[in-house]
Amino acid sequence: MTSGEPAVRVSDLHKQYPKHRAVDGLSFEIHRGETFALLGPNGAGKSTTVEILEGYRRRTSGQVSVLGEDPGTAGRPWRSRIGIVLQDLPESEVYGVYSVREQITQQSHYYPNPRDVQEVIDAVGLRAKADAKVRTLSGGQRRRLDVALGIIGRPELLFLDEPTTGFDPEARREFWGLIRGLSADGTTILLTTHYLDEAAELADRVGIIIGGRMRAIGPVGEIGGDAARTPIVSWTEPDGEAHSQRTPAPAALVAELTARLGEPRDLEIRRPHLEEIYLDMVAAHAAGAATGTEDVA
Ligand SMILES: Nc1ncnc2c1ncn2[C@@H]1O[C@H](COP(=O)(O)OP(=O)(O)OP(=O)(O)O)[C@@H](O)[C@H]1O
Repeated sequence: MTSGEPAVRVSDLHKQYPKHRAVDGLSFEIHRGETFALLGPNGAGKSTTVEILEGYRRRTSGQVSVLGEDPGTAGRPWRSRIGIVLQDLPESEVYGVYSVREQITQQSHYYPNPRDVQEVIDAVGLRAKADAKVRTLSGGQRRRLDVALGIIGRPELLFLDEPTTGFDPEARREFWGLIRGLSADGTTILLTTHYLDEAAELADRVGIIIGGRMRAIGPVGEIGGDAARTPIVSWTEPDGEAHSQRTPAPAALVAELTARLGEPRDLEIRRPHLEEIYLDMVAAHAAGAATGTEDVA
């Protein structure tokens, strides 16, 4: 693959299950070194898309290139260049009897240029558990081990499927630090998550899939366009009632409030968060689908 080529290129991708069109003409690219978050409600087609990119699911039609190859036909050398952290890996007794270090060491042997085992154990914060049997780990620690197994092969492209589900807030923050470190090392990352704050923290760009189609794509600060990002002014009236109003001219509204109330209580001006923009988009789509103005499968 040439250096200018994107890590992932998807063009007019379709996936038709017997009774359901899960992916309906999806096109997008992920640049090399970029962290890209794929967002969308349950059943939107995210996992189907990601599994096609990973080579685990066949597409119905469309073009897909991952690290310069078609995942539908790429072989073992290609597979060693990607890392995958799936959600809910099946628990296995055999897997559980090994220690964390043994498990990661074993996995490292599958790759031509693996990372150092101890470095990876430290990076995922499992130093204190390195010699513990895998079956004795907590849910969050298991997830860290999953990430360790996903990155031991020094992947150029890492797939992270809902990586922090079940993490406590501190573990999530630590995990974000780990992901930023991988990104700083040049790893391209495709993240799927239902945590909008996670996407806003980590992603260079996000793509929002609804009904198997890409409804919005772009940097977190630009997603949804100017209209979706109209500022919100909130304040509390003297009778204690909280108000909030969206306006493209927040300074004028604040001037009016100040003239009327003096210093307005609880005054806040902010842009909608990614989560609010996202929820508006999902609601608009659902309303369109309900009135028949959207042609979703
Ligand atoms: N093997 C399958 N056979 C038939 N339909 C499927 C299959 N896998 C997924 N689907 C359907 O395709 C649609 C998209 O599913 P997919 O798992 O890709 O969604 P998702 O965006 O990953 O959702 P979630 O956020 O819940 O993980 C859903 O309606 C789902 O029921």
